[in-house]
Amino acid sequence: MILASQSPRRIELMREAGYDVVVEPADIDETPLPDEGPRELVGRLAVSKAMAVAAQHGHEDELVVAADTIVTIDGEILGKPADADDACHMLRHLSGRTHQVMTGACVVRAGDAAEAGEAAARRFVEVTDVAFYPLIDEEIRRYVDSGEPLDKAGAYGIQGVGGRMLVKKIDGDYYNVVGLPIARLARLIDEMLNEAR
Ligand SMILES: Cc1cn([C@H]2C[C@H](O)[C@@H](COP(=O)(O)OP(=O)(O)OP(=O)(O)O)O2)c(=O)[nH]c1=O
Repeated sequence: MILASQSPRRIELMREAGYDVVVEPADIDETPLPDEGPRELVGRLAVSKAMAVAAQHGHEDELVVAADTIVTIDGEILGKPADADDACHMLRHLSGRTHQVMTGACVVRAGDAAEAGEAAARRFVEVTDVAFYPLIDEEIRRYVDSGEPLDKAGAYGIQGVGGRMLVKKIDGDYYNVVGLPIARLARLIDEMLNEAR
């Protein structure tokens, strides 16, 4: 099985679930389309990542798995912060409020992708609500200076030593916030492995 992701968290979650994955990151343009909503965006990007990597594998009988995670609040999409100032801005926005973390996940068999294109791709979008405590500026600065937020959607990592201190409540799958809704994804993968038998 191929994991189209360079995220160490996704790789670890897949391996811990017992999947023997080969890592082949996809390099795609992640810019939202005009008027594209958050749910549509994560779904489309997960499919694009999976299709880009599947295309390298022609008619092979190999599953390709990909995902994309964003944070959304008031219809606004927060991806990875551009720099430290952007990270501070995002965290101020999330302070004292509830936002949604959305992960799009996609699984496609390379051979089917070669035959049928995107129609062969199976996908879903998982949503988790996350409520933050009110954050003071000094706390935000300290957290951003730690470097933890910089490679993460919404400028925080719930799994990090600093990130866990921001969260008041979550409603939904914790692993979805980390970047891979592994329980739901494993069900889809196992279904596709069984279909092939
Ligand atoms: C909100 C949140 C995000 N994140 C991470 C998950 C994702 O790795 C990242 C969002 O970026 P993505 O573009 O989804 O993924 P990626 O670029 O890290 O990896 P790839 O495209 O190769 O699969 O933010 C956390 O680790 N913890 C969190 O609490």
